[in-house]
Amino acid sequence: VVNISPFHPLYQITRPKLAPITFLYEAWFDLILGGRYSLENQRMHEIYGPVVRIHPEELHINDIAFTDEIYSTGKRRRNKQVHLNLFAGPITEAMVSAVDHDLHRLRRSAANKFFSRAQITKLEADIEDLADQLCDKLINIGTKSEEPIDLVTAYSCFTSDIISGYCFGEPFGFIRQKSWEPNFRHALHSLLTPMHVFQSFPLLKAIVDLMPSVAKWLDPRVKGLVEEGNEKMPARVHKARREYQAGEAPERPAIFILWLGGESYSFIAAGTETTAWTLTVITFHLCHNPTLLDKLADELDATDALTSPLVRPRKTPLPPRRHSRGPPPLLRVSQRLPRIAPDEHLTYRGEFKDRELTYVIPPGTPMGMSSVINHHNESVFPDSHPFRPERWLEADETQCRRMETCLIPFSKGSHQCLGMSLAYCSLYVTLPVLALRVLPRMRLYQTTVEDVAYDHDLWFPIPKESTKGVRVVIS
Ligand code: HEM
Repeated sequence: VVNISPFHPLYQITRPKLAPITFLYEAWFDLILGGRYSLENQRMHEIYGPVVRIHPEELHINDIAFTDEIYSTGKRRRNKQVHLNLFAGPITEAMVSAVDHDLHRLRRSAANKFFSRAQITKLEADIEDLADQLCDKLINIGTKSEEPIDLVTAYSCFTSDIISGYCFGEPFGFIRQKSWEPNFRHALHSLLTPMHVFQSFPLLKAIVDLMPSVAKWLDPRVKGLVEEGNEKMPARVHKARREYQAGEAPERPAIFILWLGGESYSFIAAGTETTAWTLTVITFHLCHNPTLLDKLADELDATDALTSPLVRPRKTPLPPRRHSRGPPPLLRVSQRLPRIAPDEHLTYRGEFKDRELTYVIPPGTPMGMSSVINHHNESVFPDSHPFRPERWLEADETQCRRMETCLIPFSKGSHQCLGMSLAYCSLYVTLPVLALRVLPRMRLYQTTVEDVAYDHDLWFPIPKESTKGVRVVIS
């Protein structure tokens, strides 16, 4: 009754009947139906307009003009929402788990300089080297065996090696090892699985803290990750520190030699699956649409693989500050990402069905957007579902600016992805090498567009349950 009484600070805001009364409405879609609240949020926007109260305390917004108000930078403080802070175990000590704006700034300021564009440019040679090793391994394994290769697993070995090499001074060696196992991705998924349970029953997060003591009874893949987070990573950090103190500093200092903390786990988790899935989806579409691959190969040939507008020039692997002429990273975190303005009233002005809307959003209200909704905004990205990187080449400056405002794959503002430049660098360096060396020999194996299409959320966008992955054979 309190939640829908006229005295509730969000009473004036359009709402469906049930969602503002009880958290159970969200739980029905996320916990029972399995990560489907984003789709329900999209349906609500179609009925109720650009600002909707999606549960008792939270608003969801579907108006790109309001993006910078939600995800602001500078002196305007933005907290995260406790309800969707679903991380447990060692990651709770990381910047991504910091709810309070000032605590987040403190944690992030220690890491910022390691992920600046200038710093990431220095990694280009290492990434090129790993990309070549990845291609060699794909061709070797692919041509020697009839077994299809699971592409995300292969790419995740590659991205784990990039980020671990940068964090600890030496890569985990997942690419150098003979097969694609062991790796991080299966275990990461197993740990994400209880996410919607934690969303509804946050006290259960304590179970993850018990995991080290019950590790020996766990699924071996989860056990591996638990051991990694609680034993091996701290050990690597200590080793790096010892070597540094003994004067055995490598040429380019690794992050955790200079800066120690609970972040290592979150960096590996954040840097592995995200870029790997983006590479997988691009690869899928290039194999699925050979005309596109031919076009890309022609451009790479014509420019000596250095200046294709579809993939960034390898000599300058990072995009310009406005990435107006390259394909954007695809949807990789589909979960809505709410922010709270703790000290400001925000005024929303918009319209819906010829009606002017003005809402004053009180301080302390969680309000968020979802990339799964933004990136399929048909007024900004007409015919948004097909993979058409050309839309960025065909658009004029005004349209490009509109598309960029709507894009939130890395989120925006003070909590924007720390590894954005590293992700871009990895993609721009790796795609031309793959497109020239491996993709002409690669064929999809029992894989259709449904295997890469968004079906539901598990923090990341997950395809339909029955998928066997994106599988390829290489001749
Ligand atoms: C295509 C690749 C990637 C995508 C789409 C992506 C997306 C995102 C998004 C949406 C967030 C915001 C999460 C939130 O608000 O809670 C985020 C945060 C973060 N990402 Fe990425 N990411 C990518 C690659 C990477 C890589 C390679 C790293 C390597 C270190 C990384 C490290 C981080 C970290 C540390 C944060 C937390 C930042 C903070 O809380 O201030 N990400 N990422």
